[in-house]
Amino acid sequence: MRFMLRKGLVILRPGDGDEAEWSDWIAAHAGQVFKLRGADRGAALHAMGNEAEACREPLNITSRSPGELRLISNFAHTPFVLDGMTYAGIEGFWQGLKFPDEADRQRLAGLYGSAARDAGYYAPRSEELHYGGKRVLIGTWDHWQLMKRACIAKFAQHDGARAALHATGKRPLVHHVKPDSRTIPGVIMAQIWMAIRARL
Ligand SMILES: Nc1nc(O)c(N)c(N[C@@H]2O[C@H](COP(=O)(O)O)[C@@H](O)[C@H]2O)n1
Repeated sequence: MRFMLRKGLVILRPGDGDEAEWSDWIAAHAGQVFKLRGADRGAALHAMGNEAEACREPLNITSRSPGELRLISNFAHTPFVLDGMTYAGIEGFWQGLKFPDEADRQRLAGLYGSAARDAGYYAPRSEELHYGGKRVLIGTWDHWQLMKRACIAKFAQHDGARAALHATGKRPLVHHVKPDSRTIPGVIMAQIWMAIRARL
């Protein structure tokens, strides 16, 4: 094995007869980030894992997230039961809260994704809602706790969604959608997912 040092660069090359070891090592460490440890008498480059994980690159969770990540999003079809009601997904629960009548909440419970969000547009305008016999002001911490309870139920009951959340490791999650919600801003939504992930 040969190496050269340049400013901001360590160049490695296989030596004669090292080709097999070289290609194995390169394949095993493709895309990884290394940390330099050591000083005058020698140094080592330690693998810190793949770049996205090691650099804690944020993951944006929305209905357009790629692959299994989409299962984390509120728009996903991830059936769960909360307080005796079966929901097709989080969005049906969240938008259903905007309706005072039980029949409407039941109807929205059967919807998920953009169909659920669109159904919410027809809810009467109000500064408050009632759930479980309690009055909740819209857009407050109490309102967000309802979202958190629903998400806890979802991730406890839906194996795919839980696996997808767990697979995000320690990467920061964000929820950047335009326009941001006034009732549950993306930063609050992302905190809910990360708090649930921390307990998996
Ligand atoms: N998962 C997901 N993907 C998108 O692309 C979205 N725009 C949203 N938005 C969701 O909408 C809900 C908030 O709605 P209101 O502002 O209360 O009408 C909340 O579930 C967001 O995550 N979600």
